[in-house]
Amino acid sequence: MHHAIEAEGLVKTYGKGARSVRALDGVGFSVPGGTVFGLLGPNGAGKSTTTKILTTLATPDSGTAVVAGLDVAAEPGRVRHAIGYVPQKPCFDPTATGRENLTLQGHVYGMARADIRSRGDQLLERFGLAEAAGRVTKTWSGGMQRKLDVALALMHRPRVLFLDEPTTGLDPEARADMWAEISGVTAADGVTVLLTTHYLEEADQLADRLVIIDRGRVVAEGTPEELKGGLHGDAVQVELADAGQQDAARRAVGSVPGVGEITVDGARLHARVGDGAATLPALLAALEGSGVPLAAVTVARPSLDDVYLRHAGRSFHSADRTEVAA
Ligand SMILES: Nc1ncnc2c1ncn2[C@@H]1O[C@H](COP(=O)(O)OP(=O)(O)OP(=O)(O)O)[C@@H](O)[C@H]1O
Repeated sequence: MHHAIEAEGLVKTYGKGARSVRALDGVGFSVPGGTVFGLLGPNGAGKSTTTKILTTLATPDSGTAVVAGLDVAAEPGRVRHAIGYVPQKPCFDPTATGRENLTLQGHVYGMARADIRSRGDQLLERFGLAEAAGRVTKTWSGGMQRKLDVALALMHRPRVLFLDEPTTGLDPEARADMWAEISGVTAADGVTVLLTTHYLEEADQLADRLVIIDRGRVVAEGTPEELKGGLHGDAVQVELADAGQQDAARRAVGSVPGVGEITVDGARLHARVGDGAATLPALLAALEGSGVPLAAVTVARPSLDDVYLRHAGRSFHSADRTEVAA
């Protein structure tokens, strides 16, 4: 199959000596053309660094990357023409109208005047921004502004579109709207989309395939269904009333037949069971028998959070908190 992106062995270290940070430690993956590919990981995992290398904004210490058939190190100029990039921070001019922003973008890419007009109209229409096109963009809603960022990145008809956390900061309604637009991009133009996100649900909804990145390494790769399907049975999560009881809780849960893959993360204990509903009474009895007070117990079908937990050894949300606290 033709691959729109091929990354291999990417290593990137920021800084020198004792204070250096190894942001990427051998990241590699292939993205089939015309698909949405997710880079999923908690804050600080290395998603933005990977995106910066693939969009020629950073150079790796080692490793190779080919985007739209072009080597990013050898042909950065041609790569930049073949891609569109929506960074985390907005990139439109807030003092200009939507139409003016698109026109300027067209000029930056050397497009012909008539093409700028028709492509601008097409994108404004597609993203539901036509009515607001004549208004200064600082008066637009957050969701509209984000859509404009995507429209700007698509203006010159790139073959690969990079979206760095496209829905961070949007309310649920605007996020759902943006998800629909992103799905539409691959369908309408055959554009390949590489999306970074730290929302598990977003990767699950949008990505045809994804890699989970943790601490600069790819820890899992596949379709969301494959990744979840690799986990058998149900996920049980026990919230302890007292985090000091984790050893007793682990022993009690471990004594119940059919319970495996027990991990404890602060006051949360995670385990896998073949049949959650059937095992729950024995599990609760074992915990009660050991005198471990509980705050809550939940049983759920496997999620990408469980996939992450299996491969990274900690829950996705606790990894996010660790990075924020660091
Ligand atoms: N310019 C820089 N100088 C020093 N360290 C950096 C720099 N950029 C990133 N890092 C570090 O490299 C690691 C990976 O960062 P990166 O921004 O790629 O992660 P991320 O997964 O995109 O996170 P986020 O979701 O917060 O954007 C982090 O530990 C970060 O602090």
